[in-house]
Amino acid sequence: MGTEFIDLFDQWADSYDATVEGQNDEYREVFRNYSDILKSVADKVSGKVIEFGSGTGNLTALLLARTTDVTGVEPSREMRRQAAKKWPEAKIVAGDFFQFPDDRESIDAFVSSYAFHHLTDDEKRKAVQLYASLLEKDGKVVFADTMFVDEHHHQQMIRKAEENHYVHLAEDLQTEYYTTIPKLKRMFENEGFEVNFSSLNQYVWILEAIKL
Ligand SMILES: C[S@@+](CC[C@H](N)C(=O)[O-])C[C@H]1O[C@@H](n2cnc3c(N)ncnc32)[C@H](O)[C@@H]1O
Repeated sequence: MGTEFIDLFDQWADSYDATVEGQNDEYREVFRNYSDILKSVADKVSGKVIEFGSGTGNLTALLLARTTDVTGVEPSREMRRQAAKKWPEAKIVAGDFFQFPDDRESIDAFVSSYAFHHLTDDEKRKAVQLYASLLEKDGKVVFADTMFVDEHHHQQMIRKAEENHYVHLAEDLQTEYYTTIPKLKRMFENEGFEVNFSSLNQYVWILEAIKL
């Protein structure tokens, strides 16, 4: 479920780190404060952590500096290969937001950066239900991703990308499953989480949900 973008990431894996470093004009704002964004996610969790869409392992490495029990879950073989080259000590397995190692030990947190928008809103809702069923009280979900204040804001950002002739970004904003903060808030609250959002650049927010 939600793995229709894998070919794209297999092709992007080699140059992905150059993009997050701001070398691609179109995506410069999306990745502004990238290191601080990942650090904010890592700082919010401890214990046994599952990271979805770990990509080239940049968040994985920050998590490993805080806790030894981190499993990266990544569907793209090329992304896993890049991550293994950079961080041979990291445990990164094939899987996705729904298929991940569940060894029955309690999980303290699910995290991800720049990845949850690969699920449709229906899939997001199902994923939140799954995490709610696996977390104990005070367990966390911490996701950094592009999200919009409302649908009008989403449309405004598409128009802005088009005006700047950012063809790829404009297409990306229209074809991937970016959602709004009120929808995400409802998804998490309906499953018994308290949820807060903080803005890190014009696109990316951190969602921090705590199981009540
Ligand atoms: C934009 S990259 C982000 C990589 C890394 N988390 C970061 O912050 O740099 C998105 C990642 O999500 C992965 N991905 C795509 N669909 C996914 C899915 N359904 N489940 C888990 N990961 C997925 C991609 O393969 C890719 O590695």
